[in-house]
Amino acid sequence: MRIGTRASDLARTQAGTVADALIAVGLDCELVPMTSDGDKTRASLASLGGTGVFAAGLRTALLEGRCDAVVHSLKDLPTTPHPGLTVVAAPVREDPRDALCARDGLTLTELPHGARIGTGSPRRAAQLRTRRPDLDVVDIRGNVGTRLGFVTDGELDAVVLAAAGLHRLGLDHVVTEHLDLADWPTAPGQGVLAVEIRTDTPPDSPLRGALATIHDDAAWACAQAERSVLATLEAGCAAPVAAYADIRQDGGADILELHAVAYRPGGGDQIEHRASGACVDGIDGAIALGAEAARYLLDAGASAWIHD
Ligand SMILES: NCc1[nH]cc(CCC(=O)O)c1CC(=O)O
Repeated sequence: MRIGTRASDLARTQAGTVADALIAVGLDCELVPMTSDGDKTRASLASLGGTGVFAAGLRTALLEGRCDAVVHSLKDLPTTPHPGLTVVAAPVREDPRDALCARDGLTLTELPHGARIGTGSPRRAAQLRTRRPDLDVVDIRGNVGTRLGFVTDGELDAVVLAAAGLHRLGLDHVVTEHLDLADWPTAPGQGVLAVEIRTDTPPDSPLRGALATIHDDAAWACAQAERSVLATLEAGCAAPVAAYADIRQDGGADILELHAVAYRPGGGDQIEHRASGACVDGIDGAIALGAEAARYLLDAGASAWIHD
């Protein structure tokens, strides 16, 4: 089996983890790196919109039979299903938090007035402008190494990145603060990998069988609730929206707790909603919870921040 991946270090590492897990359950597979338009362009993430620019090239390769499965970061994957393709597996979730990587070991509160902090994400920019309106938020692009380079070469005082990506790359030591999910929720699907295959892959194929064994129901249910927020908002991965779900045990029952927040892009205001429900009915319940949270955000006036 050929596992397609974007060519960046992070994408290859992530796809490598999935390939290793599949090999461990007896599947014969190899990685096939491909270049996506999202990796080639230097345009800002906000200007690209939530169009799935990172996923598009991989999906074409999959549909054309140049590979048999592709590995995505779920947070970069549009919520609209792609004709002919199915997302079938999500391994156990990696750390979903955002991580501050600052010079001199500084935390967000310790950064001096006017410090320059880089992010390409409208959500992170809005969160930063709310928490520290005095900071200079700089729009940056590039892979993890490039972004960290802005701090080491002194051009920026800090950047905010996903802890998951840093951890997968063995870069935990560059993190100067893990931002607490309770007041810094992250992107829908952050830290979750998704494996996509062609829908016509036979149900009894070794590929589907191996993928079923590496699937994590909890990661999947949480990610579905979070992505349902985005889908109901009709927002893309570049919207200033956070959604984080977790599963809590309550007397033998699994309770899914969802926190969804829409941010005013310039900072200073946010609308949030917390919803929880038993997930006995599997992902349908999770999806309903996400839709409920999104409708709350829309009723409270979040639309103007998301769709402008
Ligand atoms: N948009 C880029 C992207 N897509 C997935 C990750 C990290 C891994 C993950 O969130 O699962 C990153 C980098 C980042 O946000 O720092």
